[in-house]
Amino acid sequence: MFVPTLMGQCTPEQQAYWLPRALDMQIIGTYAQTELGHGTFIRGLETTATYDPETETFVMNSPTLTSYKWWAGGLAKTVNYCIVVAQLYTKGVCHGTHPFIVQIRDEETHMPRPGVKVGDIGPKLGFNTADNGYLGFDNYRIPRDNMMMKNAQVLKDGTYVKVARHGKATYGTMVFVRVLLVNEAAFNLAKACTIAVRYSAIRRQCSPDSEGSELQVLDYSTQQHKLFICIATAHALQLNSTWLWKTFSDTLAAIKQGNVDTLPELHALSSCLKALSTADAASLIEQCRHACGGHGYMMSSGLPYLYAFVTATRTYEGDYTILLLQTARFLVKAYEQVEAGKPLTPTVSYLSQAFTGKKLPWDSSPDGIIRAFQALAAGKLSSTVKSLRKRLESGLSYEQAWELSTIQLNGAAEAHCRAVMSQNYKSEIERLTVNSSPNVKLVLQQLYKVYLYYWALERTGDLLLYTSISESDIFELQLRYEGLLKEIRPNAVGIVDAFDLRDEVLHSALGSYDGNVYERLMAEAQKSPLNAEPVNQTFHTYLKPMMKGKL
Ligand SMILES: CCCCCCCCCC/C=C\CCCC(=O)SCCNC(=O)CCNC(=O)[C@H](O)C(C)(C)COP(=O)(O)OP(=O)(O)OC[C@H]1O[C@@H](n2cnc3c(N)ncnc32)[C@H](O)[C@@H]1OP(=O)(O)O
Ligand SMILES: Cc1cc2nc3c(=O)[nH]c(=O)nc-3n(C[C@H](O)[C@H](O)[C@H](O)COP(=O)(O)OP(=O)(O)OC[C@H]3O[C@@H](n4cnc5c(N)ncnc54)[C@H](O)[C@@H]3O)c2cc1C
Repeated sequence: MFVPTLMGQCTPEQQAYWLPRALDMQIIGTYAQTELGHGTFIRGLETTATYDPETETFVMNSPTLTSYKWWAGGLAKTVNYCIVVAQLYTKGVCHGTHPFIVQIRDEETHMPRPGVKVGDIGPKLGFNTADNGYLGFDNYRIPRDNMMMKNAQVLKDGTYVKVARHGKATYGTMVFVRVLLVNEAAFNLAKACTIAVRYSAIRRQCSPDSEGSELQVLDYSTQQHKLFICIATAHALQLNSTWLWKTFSDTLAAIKQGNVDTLPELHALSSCLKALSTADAASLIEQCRHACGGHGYMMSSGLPYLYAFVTATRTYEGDYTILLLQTARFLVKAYEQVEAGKPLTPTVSYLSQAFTGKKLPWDSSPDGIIRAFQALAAGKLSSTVKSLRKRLESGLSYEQAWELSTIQLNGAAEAHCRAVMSQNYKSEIERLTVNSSPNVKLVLQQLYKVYLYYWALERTGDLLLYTSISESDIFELQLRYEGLLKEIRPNAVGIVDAFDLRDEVLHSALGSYDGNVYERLMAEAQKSPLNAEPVNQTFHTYLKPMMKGKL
């Protein structure tokens, strides 16, 4: 986050100075925004940067315990520089949060600079090889030039000048990293399903008839149900990430030309796609662990590490709920635009035909299911707006009515995101397979259908509300889904091999290409320090005295 922020928030002159130093690793930096007391509510941050025109410096302070920076990766012991997000004061006026480049350690001795209090925040669920840190300031001065001045400036005399065309331009790094995290979610889920599918082809358990040999667990329908949605989701996320990256690049190019019109849509999309992709990846990685039984619980399976790493992505760079609520703000505005007969931006254009007041006729083709997901998103949005308005009519303020409606708002944003993801999944497959062999097309289509059927069956309650789907349609869809799993089964190992992840990347006794699961599990077990000696010291210190009644 350090380098992208230098790229996104510095003037060209500042970039010319800081970027080569950062890229050559002459300095090492991190992004310190979150504080002990506030992470989500950026406007509530308490660290202050007060401009002093006499010395042309900013005075950095941490006025309270809760104002201490908390969480930044590498902050505790590794970095010597930080991007610090602080409330900017000049001429006695607070202008809100702004980013500053702050040297926290001496470049030669690595000692913390006087006025800087820095340390490690302690062990976490995962990420324990990263020294996430805390940071406080006591009247610590930095040069005026260290304010990142692309979007706002403080002149030598203390005059504040706003440069950016969009009020949230300083949040740009977060949008960028949210876009990247969709790809990160896809990559880590691909790792988990490679491990679990390969292992399930090796693992044999139970014999359906008393005569026969034990089945590979991958042959069980329930195992296929657990795992094939993981493969399909890894594909869906990867393809959505490609699409989102293009949307991001187009918006960035437009912003460079002075046009910020597409930023709200990008923010709404990057928010919900980050939220859903990280949440789906985390829960499906856990599902991969379930699919590997007891051995999945071993650290040597690689799955606990993957889970701990990915579940954090649901929280950092904007918590799941918070980001969905950002998308919901955009959706409610889109609803109002439909009412006013105004044109809609591309990803919400489906709403213009959606509010007919009638249930969408059910159509079980893939395109029909995507339309059903859109109808479901539109239906949920419409009910949410009704609730919101009813609460407003009862005399509540907009903020109160909004707060009481947030469960429904989250549901609408989730449904919208699922519809967008399904649509992108379809169009990206079509785009990418124009010249592919029929077999490749077939396999990709099968996985795409698994994704659609799986989510349709997960949302039957909503489909009954917003489409004309009947009990027999649901029954038929269930059978088609189960049939599809059997069609995919013969290719399952080949499909995960196609992720092309080397053993060194998977780092798993269960998922290695050679399939020598049991040999590798035993070899990993031998590395336990408890196996270094036949009798452990604890026997002499505790167990023996206890057994002899001397403890
Ligand atoms: C390089 C990465 C590679 C891949 C990764 C590999 C693994 C790497 C490991 C890295 C490990 C950890 C990194 C983690 C880093 C961090 O976590 S840094 C801290 C991140 N913090 C957050 O994300 C905080 C979340 N909070 C927010 O984003 C905002 O505060 C929030 C959106 C919640 C609200 O902001 P407010 O200022 O309060 O704004 P509002 O009043 O709600 O909204 C006003 C309008 O502004 C619009 N808005 C908000 N944000 C943006 C934005 N980013 N862009 C554009 N517009 C935005 C909002 O929609 C409102 O619009 P409206 O009024 O409705 O029109
Ligand atoms: C591994 C890891 C690495 C990180 N790295 C960095 C880093 O490098 N730099 C950095 O600056 N930060 C970093 N963070 C911090 C991270 O960005 C924040 O933890 C995250 O943004 C969530 O904010 P919070 O912790 O304040 O949660 P909170 O906002 O306190 O959330 C707690 C709960 O309250 C709910 N909630 C909060 N506000 C609302 C609301 N308005 N409406 C409804 N519900 C609400 C949330 O949904 C959540 O359920 C990291 C975090 C982790 C876990």
